[in-house]
Amino acid sequence: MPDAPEGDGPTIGIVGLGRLGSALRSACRSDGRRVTLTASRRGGWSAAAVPEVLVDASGPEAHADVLDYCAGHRVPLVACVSNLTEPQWKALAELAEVVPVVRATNLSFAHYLQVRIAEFTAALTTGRFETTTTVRERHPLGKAHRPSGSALALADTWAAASGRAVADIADERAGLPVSEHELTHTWGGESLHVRHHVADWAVPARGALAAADWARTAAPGLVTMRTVYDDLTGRTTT
Ligand SMILES: NC(=O)C1=CN([C@@H]2O[C@H](COP(=O)(O)OP(=O)(O)OC[C@H]3O[C@@H](n4cnc5c(N)ncnc54)[C@H](O)[C@@H]3O)[C@@H](O)[C@H]2O)C=CC1
Ligand SMILES: O=C(O)C1=N[C@H](C(=O)O)C[C@H](O)C1
Repeated sequence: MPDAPEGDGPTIGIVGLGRLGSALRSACRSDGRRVTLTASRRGGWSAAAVPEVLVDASGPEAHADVLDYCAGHRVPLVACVSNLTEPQWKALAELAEVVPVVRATNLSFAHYLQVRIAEFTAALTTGRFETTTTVRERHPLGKAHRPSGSALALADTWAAASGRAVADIADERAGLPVSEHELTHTWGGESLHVRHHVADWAVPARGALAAADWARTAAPGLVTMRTVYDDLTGRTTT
């Protein structure tokens, strides 16, 4: 059932009460934020009131219901599910014509920094300094898909910034929550590792709340977490 304590910030709806959705609900509780809607596979949809922002932390199966709800109630969406199909990504872009949509490939601030560092590295490693670059991701056993959405996004970032594809994407399933993503740049006798490790589900949960705050006052349109963190850090670089 939804919780409804008093608090600041937009009221939140959470679709999917697994690892991310539960961590988000805990973060809302500790911040005194009102969760006015929850949806789970077993419990269905349950709403005390229409939330000001909906966070989708479920799976591709819920996508059509999520889009219908946001379009029908004009509710902004923070879309966290990372393994949608191409038609589903397209439908998300269509929803963004009527409400704000944050496509959150990775919610954490250090992922934003890792992407920016990759772009900086690509700009400097040209000519005789050209690198061989690889991506490695690690998640615990039980993650629904591989490679992770973040690993694919890092590979895309590198290709766009350097003009060269990454040489490999390694996906490992082992160890503790939550995630590791590493870019390795290799020259003749040296290599540079840029590794991002998230050790607590509270990290993406806090990122989802930052995205929800951003989306509440935004105009319709599709943005990524880059726009959210650019705004929060006072940058306008995209
Ligand atoms: N953007 C980011 O930074 C992050 C994104 N994720 C992504 O979020 C998604 C969820 O991740 P986890 O919480 O680890 O997965 P999980 O498997 O622990 O939780 C997903 C939940 O969604 C529920 N669900 C599935 N279909 C549903 C439906 N039709 N209606 C309502 N609930 C439904 C499942 O029962 C499950 O409880 C994944 O795609 C993951 O990659 C996860 C962590 C961070
Ligand atoms: O399932 C996860 O855990 C995560 N999923 C996202 C992804 O696929 O990139 C973000 C982060 O890696 C955690």
